[in-house]
Amino acid sequence: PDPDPTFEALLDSIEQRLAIADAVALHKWDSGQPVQDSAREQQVLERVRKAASSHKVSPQRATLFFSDQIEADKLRQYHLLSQWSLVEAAPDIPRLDLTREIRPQLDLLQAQMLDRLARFDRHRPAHCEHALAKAIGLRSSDATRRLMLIRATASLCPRG
Ligand SMILES: C=C(O[C@@H]1C=C(C(=O)O)C=C[C@H]1O)C(=O)O
Repeated sequence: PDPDPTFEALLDSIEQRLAIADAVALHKWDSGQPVQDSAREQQVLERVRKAASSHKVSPQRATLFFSDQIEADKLRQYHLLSQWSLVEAAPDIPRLDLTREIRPQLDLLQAQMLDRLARFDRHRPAHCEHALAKAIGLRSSDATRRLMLIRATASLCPRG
């Protein structure tokens, strides 16, 4: 079956955001900085809450969706740091600075994600959970990659 286009745009930007977690994890590996940064999370969620209505998403919906993005992001960072600890080395690739380079990239993605969330909500498929599980399964056979997507979409479909 063809991938459901309603999910594809949103899943694409979710994966774009998760890809940035690799650079975050590298910065944290080098600096010894913890994965969890609650002050930064509050800042991200506050920006999202303020921006939500201009993207036609309720502030509540937007902050819940972004707290899922943050949780998935941390899951990915913990996963990478554990892999690097196992071999006592991180990939030898150019580093980006967290505050000056990486966080601005995350902030830029925010508007696109809110637009895609709004669009998703207007075209939400019937049997949302089932369609989502199928979309995630089609996207990847890698269990870890699927797990990140599952966590990042935990509140996407209405429950009950
Ligand atoms: C991405 C980071 O790591 C964690 C995840 C965050 C996010 O996904 O926005 C924010 C703060 C951290 O708890 C970061 O420190 O910037």
